[in-house]
Amino acid sequence: MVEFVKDGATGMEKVLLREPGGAMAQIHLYGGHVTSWKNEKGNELIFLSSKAIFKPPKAIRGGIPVCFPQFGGFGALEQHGFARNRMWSVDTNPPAPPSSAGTGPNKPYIDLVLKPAEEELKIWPHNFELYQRIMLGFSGELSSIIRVRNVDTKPFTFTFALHTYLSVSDISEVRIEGLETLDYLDNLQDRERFTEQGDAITFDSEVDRIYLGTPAKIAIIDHEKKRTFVLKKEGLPDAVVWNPWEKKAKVMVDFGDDEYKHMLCVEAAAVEKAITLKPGEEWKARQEISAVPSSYFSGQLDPCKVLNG
Ligand SMILES: O=P(O)(O)OC[C@H]1O[C@@H](O)[C@H](O)[C@@H](O)[C@@H]1O
Repeated sequence: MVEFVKDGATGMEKVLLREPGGAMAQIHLYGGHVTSWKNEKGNELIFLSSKAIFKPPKAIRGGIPVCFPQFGGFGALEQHGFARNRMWSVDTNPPAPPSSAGTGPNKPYIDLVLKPAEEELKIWPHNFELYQRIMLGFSGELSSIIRVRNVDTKPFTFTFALHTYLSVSDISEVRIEGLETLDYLDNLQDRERFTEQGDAITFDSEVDRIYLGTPAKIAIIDHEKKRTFVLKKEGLPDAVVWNPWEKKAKVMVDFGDDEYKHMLCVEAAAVEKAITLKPGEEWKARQEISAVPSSYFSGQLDPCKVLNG
């Protein structure tokens, strides 16, 4: 159910979680990074670029990178912080999981931890502990439970995101529900603030937005696949929506020219209001993604079923 393997091609250490119903997840210790998530039929649900580079200091392109202690390029650190390009450890003695963690005998999970070494303390001089429990549920749903602890003598402040790359059939056939009418910061316009006007979000060009104060549940509907991803989150008020589209795809060395058609990043995040922890304090967050068949009503998707079901 939980297997430790070495990747033949890259030599990197991976953990495989297998749920009795057939769902599986693959996690690289490099980045504490989910790199595959398959449903019970063996269909891949997560996008991983065919050009992903599995070599430090590059973060793996695709999967679920962990952005910590800085989201994006707004701050003194490298883009998206350093957690995504550090080697995490398997945590054999994790802190007691939050009661909502919902572990059970048939729910495979792995506990990972990242603690700073000298190299990290040089660039971010704060003693932290970053814990991640990655778990598969009975219906193949994928959860990440995050904890950050301040084990320093001074407060520190950070931003955070789970940078999930979803696999989609064709980006122009996808829409997001749950973000309508919300304010967002547009990364393509110096983070200027706008209000979303449309009914649901669809895609026909590059998008890079930080939606603010988002609901606990967001639906990503793939019309062609008749599949809906339901992303549930706690402690992560913002949601970043990103697709590089054609032009930017061409300049990314670790991304195929046409791959933008088959991915969409929806990133549960805490960006607008940074989190400050005093010594001894802990911050918790959680994300759960499930993939369910889309339900149709009079030829339309029934958002009530998706968002309230
Ligand atoms: O290329 P990176 O560092 O993985 O970042 C990818 C994208 O990540 C998104 O979260 C950002 O909003 C984008 O601005 C960025 O381009």
